[in-house]
Amino acid sequence: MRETLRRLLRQRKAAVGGSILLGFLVLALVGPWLVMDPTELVGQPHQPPSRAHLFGTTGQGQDVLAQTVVGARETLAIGFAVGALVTLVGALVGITAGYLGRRVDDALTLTTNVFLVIPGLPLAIVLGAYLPSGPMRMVVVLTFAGWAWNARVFRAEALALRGRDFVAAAVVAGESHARIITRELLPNMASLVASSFIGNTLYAVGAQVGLEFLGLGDVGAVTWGTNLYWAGNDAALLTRSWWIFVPTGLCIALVGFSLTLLSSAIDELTNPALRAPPSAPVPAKAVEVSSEVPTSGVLLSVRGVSIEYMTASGPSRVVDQVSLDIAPGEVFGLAGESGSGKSTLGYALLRLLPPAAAITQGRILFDGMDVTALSAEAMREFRWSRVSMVFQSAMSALNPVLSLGEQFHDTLAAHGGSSRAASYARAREMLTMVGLKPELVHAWPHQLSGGMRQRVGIALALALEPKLVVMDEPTTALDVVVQKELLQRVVELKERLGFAVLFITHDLPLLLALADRVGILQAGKLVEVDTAERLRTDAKHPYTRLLLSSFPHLGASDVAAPTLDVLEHAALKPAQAALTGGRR
Ligand SMILES: Nc1ncnc2c1ncn2[C@@H]1O[C@H](COP(=O)(O)OP(=O)(O)OP(=O)(O)O)[C@@H](O)[C@H]1O
Repeated sequence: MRETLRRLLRQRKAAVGGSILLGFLVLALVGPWLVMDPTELVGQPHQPPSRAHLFGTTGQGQDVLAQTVVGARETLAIGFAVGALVTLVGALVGITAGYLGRRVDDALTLTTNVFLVIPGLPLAIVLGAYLPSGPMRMVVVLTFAGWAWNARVFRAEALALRGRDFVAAAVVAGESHARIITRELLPNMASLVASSFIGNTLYAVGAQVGLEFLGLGDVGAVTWGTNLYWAGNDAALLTRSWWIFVPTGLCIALVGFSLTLLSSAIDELTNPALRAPPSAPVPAKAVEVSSEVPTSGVLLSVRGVSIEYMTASGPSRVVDQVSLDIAPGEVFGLAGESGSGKSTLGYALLRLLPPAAAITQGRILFDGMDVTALSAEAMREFRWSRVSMVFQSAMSALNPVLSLGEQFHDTLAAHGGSSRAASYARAREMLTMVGLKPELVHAWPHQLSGGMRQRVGIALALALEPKLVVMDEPTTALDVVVQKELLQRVVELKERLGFAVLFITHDLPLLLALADRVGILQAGKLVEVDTAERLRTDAKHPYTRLLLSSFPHLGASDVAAPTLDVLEHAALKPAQAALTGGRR
């Protein structure tokens, strides 16, 4: 917590926003004792700024400086009180609904939705008419009109957290619902609570000023909203007495600005991906590659590609002058330990690198086409129809709110506007091809097992008949039996459809069984490329030998050729080793 606060203070946005807000809080606390009575008639009406009245006088002759300073107290007090209450009520209702689900969720969600469809302003006016005048009326009215949105947000977050293992562990440990909500869920929503509080305070200040400006507040009180109300009533605009409303207007704008900065700083602090990289790496300059580029028999040619991430401590090269070729129909395996740059290279082939990264050197040629030089539109057309990808996480690669058929339709429609009926027919065909029932076209991702989802991922990747499929650890999250079935299916489909595969994994034995050729990536450098056959028996580079020796179950004689039997062998060996305690 202390570290989070320290990091927040170090953030420029938080520092500026926090300083402005702190300044206003100090002003609201001590200011009223330092200025004259804001209601007293101390000068002529409509007097411009002078030495006696630094901000001039109002249309009735009161001191504008005193009104601005004193107005800060009630405005900010109501703003923070409503911000806290709206956050509290929204969080309690939303988390309870999301966590308990079923009837409680139905009832609370219905109530929330009813509040959401009632327009806020008429609700506030009606409520205001029945409640006794004073600051509490504004607090009650604004809390009543504003909690529902917040409940929505917290419910969504609770639904996402409810399925996580630590909540299941708390349930198994026998913790009560109240304790799970307050001890397990709420602390995990700390950043949401903080940013909601700031956002709600901003809403409260704005709504309060708006209502008071319309005369719906307590016009006898001195607040920023009533200052503007009286400025309007006293014809400040008509008489061009700008000094009556500009100071209050500026204060409201500055408080809004500071709260927005703080909210944005909290977002960036809790989600580092939102932070802008120090500056984007310089993209690749044109390099002469023609002499190196093989002219025939090559589908993909990666020539001297380097990729850098821009980090706070400067550029970090994670792929270093890699060159490799993949032939049509070939299975090329890319192996290397975690962090060696395999995925980064795979994503670069589809130009899917994050903004902080860039190809700083080299060229990627596909079927003679320079992928690094394609326009954004050409790249959109190129992806999936020429090179597609099967992603690592079977669980999150599919859109949870679209049925499988719709996901196929989205992909097919984006490349040539296939009709829904044609897309669904193609989806059925592809699902059958990967060994799933065609009726699953109407299923949702959550109704499938991990292995089934990954099969759908493969079916989607093949839907447009690409010539190359990048498979980034597609079997990592699956058990060995499912893994084996899936890889067998990939090999069968490859034989049938003739696409090439770039298979990325850290599981070298698996690659040796599956791939025609294998490249070994060590700290971003391709240290060895050879046929799986030769690597199995005659690896040259010490790092390759180290990788091989780190899989004790794979001896040179274990595997003879990359057949389906061998695949089964490679996939099932770790399970056997685990069952027998590693004994052979
Ligand atoms: N956004 C980023 N900013 C800075 N460095 C990054 C970023 N993303 C990845 N990296 C670094 O790039 C390097 C390569 O990462 P990459 O994900 O390509 O490795 P990998 O070999 O695919 O690993 P794994 O098998 O664990 O997925 C790592 O050292 C990683 O820390």
